[in-house]
Amino acid sequence: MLTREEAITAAEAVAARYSKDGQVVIRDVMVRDGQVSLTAQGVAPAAQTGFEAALREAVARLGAQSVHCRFRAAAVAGEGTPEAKQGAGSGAASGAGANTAPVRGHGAGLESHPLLRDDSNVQFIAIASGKGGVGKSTVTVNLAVALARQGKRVGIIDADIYGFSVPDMMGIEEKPEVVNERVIPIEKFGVQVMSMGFFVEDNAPIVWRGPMLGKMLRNFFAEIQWGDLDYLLLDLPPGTGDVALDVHQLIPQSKEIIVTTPHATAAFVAARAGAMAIKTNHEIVGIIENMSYFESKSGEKEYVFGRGGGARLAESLNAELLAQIPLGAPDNHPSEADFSPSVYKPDTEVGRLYLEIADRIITKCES
Ligand SMILES: Nc1ncnc2c1ncn2[C@@H]1O[C@H](COP(=O)(O)OP(=O)(O)OP(=O)(O)O)[C@@H](O)[C@H]1O
Repeated sequence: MLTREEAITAAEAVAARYSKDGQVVIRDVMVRDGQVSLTAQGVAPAAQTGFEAALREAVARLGAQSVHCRFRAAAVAGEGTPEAKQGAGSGAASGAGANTAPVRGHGAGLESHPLLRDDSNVQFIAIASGKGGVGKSTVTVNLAVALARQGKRVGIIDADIYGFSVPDMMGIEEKPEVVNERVIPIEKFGVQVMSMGFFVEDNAPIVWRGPMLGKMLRNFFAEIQWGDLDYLLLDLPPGTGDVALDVHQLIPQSKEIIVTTPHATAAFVAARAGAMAIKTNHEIVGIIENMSYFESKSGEKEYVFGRGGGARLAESLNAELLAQIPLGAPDNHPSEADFSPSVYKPDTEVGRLYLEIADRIITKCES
């Protein structure tokens, strides 16, 4: 099985061939299930195709099945130093320089997109988790709706492209329209929604290759006719994979919320997603502990999945525990107008909790 160290050695050997005086730097190397993902900094645009081919050949010889290479501009002050190089594989981005260098690779050319350019006032918040199934999508959807209920203009990018569930959770059945070759997001509960799920027939499974992932995120900006937005929430896939790195490359200013359950193991795994946010310089707005307890009709709380995971995670990441959401599905019925399986009504206990979280986020992001 290919190790990260072997991938780094192979990639650095290729970098050396393309480097006159050490200007090509390899970083953010990740290896998972035979798939390699990395960032190459300082490869001249004309040489990128050849570089990628050489890299693919080098890691294939070691048994890698695919390689996803992001290109970034040459190192600016402080980057590309031996210390920065040691960050290869750790996802380390080096401070402000990482945010100001022009975006390359899948993000190239999007710097002037109205949502992404420097003078855009849109607040980007990526919702991340260590494990799947902890309620990340449920939290994304309800937070977006709560922000809209507080008067904000909100969008969701369902970037959980392996397990997109946002349209289903919000009860969206229609497909988006295309006007002048641009896709119009579906609006529900005052939230503009875009998801890969809109483009899949009959819920067919999708097999993505690394290079397609980055393009996907790019297309969520380049091909979509977003309306005016104050907040754009991104529902990330669980874990710390390619999409999280692509978000960093495309939206370095993005903030993050980490979702966990109270179980110690879930919180431990979630800490990795938190560490990734810190390494990529994404401010952690806070932690949301989901499925925290079950409240019986008599008002007694049962801590079904244990206690304290969210608080411990918040402490270890030096972040705020924004809320503890109890177990229980919304009491919505398919016969209701505007039915959705997962959006809590504003006058329910959990609906109110989400409104409070939205208030907290508005204060944190706008003050
Ligand atoms: N507080 C809760 N109480 C009860 N069920 C919940 C709660 N939060 C989420 N769920 C349910 O748990 C399941 C997983 O939730 P969700 O899809 O939001 O998780 P996820 O972390 O986004 O998962 P994945 O990463 O696999 O997409 C769903 O069936 C959802 O309805």
